[in-house]
Amino acid sequence: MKVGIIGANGYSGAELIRILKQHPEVELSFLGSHSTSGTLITEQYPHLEGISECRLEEMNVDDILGRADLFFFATPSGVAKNHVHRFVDEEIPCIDLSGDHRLKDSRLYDKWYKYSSAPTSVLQKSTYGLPELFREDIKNATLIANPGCYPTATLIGLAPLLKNNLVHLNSIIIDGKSGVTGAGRKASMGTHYCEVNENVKAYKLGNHQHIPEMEQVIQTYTHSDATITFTPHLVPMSRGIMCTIYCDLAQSLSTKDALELYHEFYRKEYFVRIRQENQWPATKEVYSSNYCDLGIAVDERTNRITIVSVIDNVMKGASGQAVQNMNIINGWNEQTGLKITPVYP
Ligand SMILES: NC(=O)C1=CN([C@@H]2O[C@H](COP(=O)(O)OP(=O)(O)OC[C@H]3O[C@@H](n4cnc5c(N)ncnc54)[C@H](OP(=O)(O)O)[C@@H]3O)[C@@H](O)[C@H]2O)C=CC1
Ligand SMILES: CC(=O)N[C@@H](CCC(=O)OP(=O)(O)O)C(=O)O
Repeated sequence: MKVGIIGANGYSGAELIRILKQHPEVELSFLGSHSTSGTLITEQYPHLEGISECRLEEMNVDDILGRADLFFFATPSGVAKNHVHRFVDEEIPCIDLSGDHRLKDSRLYDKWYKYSSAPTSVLQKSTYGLPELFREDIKNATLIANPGCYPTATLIGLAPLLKNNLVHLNSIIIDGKSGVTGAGRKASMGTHYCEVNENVKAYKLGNHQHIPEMEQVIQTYTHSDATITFTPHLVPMSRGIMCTIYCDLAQSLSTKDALELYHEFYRKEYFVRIRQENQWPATKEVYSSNYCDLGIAVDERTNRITIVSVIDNVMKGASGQAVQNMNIINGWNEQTGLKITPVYP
């Protein structure tokens, strides 16, 4: 199958190339870029020398519609929303890695992303691409809204509790930490070396765009409203996200009970791994892989549960999950191209 990547010279675009070059079912037929069109991908990413000889091309929708059977949008929020309707009209599957098609209520997008949203008719056709929670919906989708990186780690961490009504929904607090690739390849004041090295900083307190996304999924999943607290932090590493999630339990539960519940819930999920009691996952343990690793502890003194959830933001948080979605849409084994052992140390 022919696959195109729009935004191929960004970090998640390059990660898609890394995965797809060893995916047996696909061939890369279009790599799109605006600022570097005309150059070879190896001029932007020398590590792809001998692996991909493709040339980056300008994205003109009329010219590229017939160039692939499926397109990934690896572009910043605010881009895909202007183009995806053309692909939807032609029934060409799209997987959007940005936030443009995640929020079903267009007013929420306008408020949190500060742009006008995609057309409502297109939003209605989008499916939230978190396979571990919504696999059946994804099977029949043609437009996938690939989840945000923090929501991926958080929602996989919370799902067993939500499904079993075990937490007070308004008590959920998420402390997120991200490596700097989460902010994309383009340099900025907040992400250059001197700002990030030997430093940890909180950002976007109370106004991060992933707050309504997580609340929307919790609502869909539990049929109850939730108002959550989420504080992201930037930490001095390239890849990795850790979300430490705290919530009040709605009934008494031991750590052993909670671990049994998580093991049962994720019994068939290849990409979710659960640590034993008193062991906590670290970001390096999922580095460059599509795993989400979880550690659970109940504090019986406070009747609160803590979940530690780690992913590689560029893989399970973006491109790996996007390929997982592509596999599901096409009826291929979900792990195709994604059985990658984490790089350690
Ligand atoms: N990095 C991560 O960990 C995660 C990223 N995401 C999402 O994935 C998307 C891509 O992220 P990332 O790869 O990090 O971003 P980068 O900034 O590294 O890359 C962005 C890409 O989009 C292209 N682009 C920018 N503006 C436009 C435009 N107006 N029209 C067409 N192309 C454009 C850029 O090309 P050019 O330079 O040629 O303009 C570049 O190829 C974002 O929406 C991000 O939020 C989601 C989860 C995690
Ligand atoms: C470190 C860092 O800056 N991370 C980004 C995550 C990018 C992302 O996933 O945002 P979208 O919802 O636009 O896809 C952020 O916190 O905004």
